[in-house]
Amino acid sequence: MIDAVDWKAFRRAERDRLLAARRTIGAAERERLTAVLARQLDAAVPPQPGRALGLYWPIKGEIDIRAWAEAFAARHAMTLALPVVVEKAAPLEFRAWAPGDAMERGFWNILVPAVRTVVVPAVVIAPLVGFQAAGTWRLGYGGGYFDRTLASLAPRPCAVGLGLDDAELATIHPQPHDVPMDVLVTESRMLSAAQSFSR
Ligand SMILES: Nc1nc2c(c(=O)[nH]1)N(C=O)[C@@H](CNc1ccc(C(=O)N[C@@H](CCC(=O)O)C(=O)O)cc1)CN2
Ligand SMILES: Nc1ncnc2c1ncn2[C@@H]1O[C@H](COP(=O)(O)OP(=O)(O)OP(=O)(O)O)[C@@H](O)[C@H]1O
Repeated sequence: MIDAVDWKAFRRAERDRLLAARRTIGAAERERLTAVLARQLDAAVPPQPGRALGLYWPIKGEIDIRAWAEAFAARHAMTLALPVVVEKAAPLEFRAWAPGDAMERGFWNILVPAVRTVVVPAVVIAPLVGFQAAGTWRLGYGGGYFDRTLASLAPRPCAVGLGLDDAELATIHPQPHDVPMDVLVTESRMLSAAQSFSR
């Protein structure tokens, strides 16, 4: 049994390693990955007409899915929303967002919609720093924000974790507070929570 200090130290070390590896991806490869992941998302994300799709404003070398999200939302009559840290160690708030909306800097300098129109998205794309296939577990930046958000939103959005093949870990040492993703998407795989144990 791994103790509390161990899983935190393990995740800190793995985050550093995975974020460093992600930073080395060149522009051409990033463009290729962005296109492949857009096709994967088209197949994996359940359309919810009339509802909001949660995306993210890319930071720290995350794949930029804004163009994909705009096209997907337009095609399926969905609106878009971005996550906002309103308070440290609290759930995220999702604010309605459309391309061109006024933005402001939030925590960690992340750009967020300046106008506070709070929505509950039907589907949320959660960027992964790392993942564990069996259990569809997500490793993020270590704030616990998506875990808290998924635990608190009603109805609970469908959570789609988006990451790269190279970000796979044999285990993230899942903890009681971790909330599994409903679907995990990488450039070569699509795992749903129900299937992930069989792979
Ligand atoms: N693009 C994007 N936006 C997002 C998220 C995300 O994963 N990606 N989030 C998903 O949750 C939330 C932001 N979560 C974050 C959590 C921690 C850190 C971070 O760098 N923390 C530093 C400093 C900690 C501190 O100041 O105490 C660190 O951990 O070293 C950044 C963002 C909301 N917006
Ligand atoms: N629902 C919750 N209630 C209270 N604390 C929580 C909750 N979810 C997570 N935490 C705390 O948040 C901290 C970070 O958790 P973890 O390492 O799982 O973050 P993460 O999922 O990688 O981060 P993020 O979602 O912000 O990218 C942990 O110390 C954990 O105890």
